[in-house]
Amino acid sequence: MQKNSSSNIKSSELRKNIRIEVRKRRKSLDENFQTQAESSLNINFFQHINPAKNTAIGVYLSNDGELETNLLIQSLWDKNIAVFLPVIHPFNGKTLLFQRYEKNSTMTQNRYAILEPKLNCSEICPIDQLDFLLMPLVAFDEQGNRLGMGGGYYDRTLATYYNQGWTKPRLIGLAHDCQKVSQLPIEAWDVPLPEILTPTQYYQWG
Ligand SMILES: Nc1nc2c(c(=O)[nH]1)N(C=O)[C@@H](CNc1ccc(C(=O)N[C@@H](CCC(=O)O)C(=O)O)cc1)CN2
Ligand SMILES: Nc1ncnc2c1ncn2[C@@H]1O[C@H](COP(=O)(O)OP(=O)(O)OP(=O)(O)O)[C@@H](O)[C@H]1O
Repeated sequence: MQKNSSSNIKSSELRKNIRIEVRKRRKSLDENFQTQAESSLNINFFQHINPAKNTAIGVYLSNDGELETNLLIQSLWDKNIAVFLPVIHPFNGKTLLFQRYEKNSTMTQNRYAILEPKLNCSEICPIDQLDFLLMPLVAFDEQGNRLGMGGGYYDRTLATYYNQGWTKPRLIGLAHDCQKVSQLPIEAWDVPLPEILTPTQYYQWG
């Protein structure tokens, strides 16, 4: 008990420090670097993932220095791939819904000032009907463990992923190369990423 609780304190402290450090790192990337990274991601995505037409993909709108996804979203639209964005659940406030995002979608700011489509239940896609889910992250390690912003949104939303034996969506983390750390302290609820794409690398585990 003693040992367990003290190692948990250590783990959460470490996670907090890694979050602060890596968020600082990605936020300090300048505009030119971000533009180049966004363009490289677009090329790397179609080289390694290349989804078929008529597939459905969950993406995110960048925030806090995250790898920009605007160009990728444009390319997906051009290929008639349906794009969905995370919307914080209006009732429980703890999980994510994925709602269709089109050029003319009405947007609204969530509690973190991130744009999300204005809730329209008829445009929500059940998560296990998405073919791909491109996930934001703060840090990842050499085993594909993921550390997020600390809200637990993706972890809670995907909690049923393994125990219900879902085969979809394919989970792919998106990050700058500088967000890689050698080893993350993991928690029981963390959902590891089988694939991670950066502007220059494609990692695949398992
Ligand atoms: N682009 C993007 N969208 C996303 C996520 C994400 O990580 N990236 N999320 C992934 O889960 C969800 C939102 N989660 C978030 C959690 C914390 C903060 C954040 O900025 N926290 C502030 C404190 C804010 C406050 O409570 O006042 C901070 O830590 O500085 C942002 C988003 C859904 N949408
Ligand atoms: N499956 C779950 N069920 C209940 N609570 C959870 C679950 N997953 C995460 N949480 C809670 O969410 C909090 C934040 O978790 P964590 O620090 O792993 O978030 P994160 O992965 O960084 O964030 P996000 O997934 O939003 O990017 C934790 O304190 C944990 O208690």
